Amino acid sequence: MAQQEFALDASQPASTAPEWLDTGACVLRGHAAGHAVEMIGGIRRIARAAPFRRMPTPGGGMMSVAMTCCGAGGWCSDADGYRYVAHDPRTGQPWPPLPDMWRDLATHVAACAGYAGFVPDVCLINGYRPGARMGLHQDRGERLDAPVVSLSFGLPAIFQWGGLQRGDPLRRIPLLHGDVVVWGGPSRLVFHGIAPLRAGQHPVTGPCRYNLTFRRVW
Ligand SMILES: O=C(O)CCC(=O)C(=O)O
Ligand SMILES: [Fe+2]
Repeated sequence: MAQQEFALDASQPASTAPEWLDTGACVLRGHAAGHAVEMIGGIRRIARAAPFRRMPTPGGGMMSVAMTCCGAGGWCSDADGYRYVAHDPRTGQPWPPLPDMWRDLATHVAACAGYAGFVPDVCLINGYRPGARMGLHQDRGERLDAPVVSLSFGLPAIFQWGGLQRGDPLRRIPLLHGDVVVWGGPSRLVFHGIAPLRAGQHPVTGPCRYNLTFRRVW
């Protein structure tokens, strides 16, 4: 059973207790580190079929983060707004499938955060180069009764964690290679973002950071 395999995987660092950000939201330090090399290989395979791209924003700007997706749908942004679409608009093809191991890991870490039974159908993959950032936003396009599970790999980033109002004070949470953040329940619509990435070199990802967010859209 997949869940048991993760619990028994000796390459996983000793699992740390959740660091609670708010009710329903926590950081699980290093919980994805044991799977990093395999997952980064998976990201490269997915990017061959559905290349990373920077998307226009409805406001007329351009996102600094490059994105691709896998699973039942992908997130797209353009002059008309944001939405999930079943086909990659760049290739006309369905998005690459969500690897079973990724789905099982997301289910496992969600359970560690108190969300038993989470089964994602979509994974958004963000690629950050130095200077790339993600402005303060809420994740709204998916089912709100399921959490968001976020895995970080490569260069460290500062995760900005706010409140349910855009103007609420921000906490700055460092996210390192292998860290996981889960938010749902009363924290599902908390505003969050990523501060501009500082330049560096990471032994596994080189000059970049990857972030994977697992969501339930349908
Ligand atoms: O890169 C991150 O850690 C956060 C990404 C995010 O908030 C998103 O993709 O909606
Ligand atoms: Fe987000």
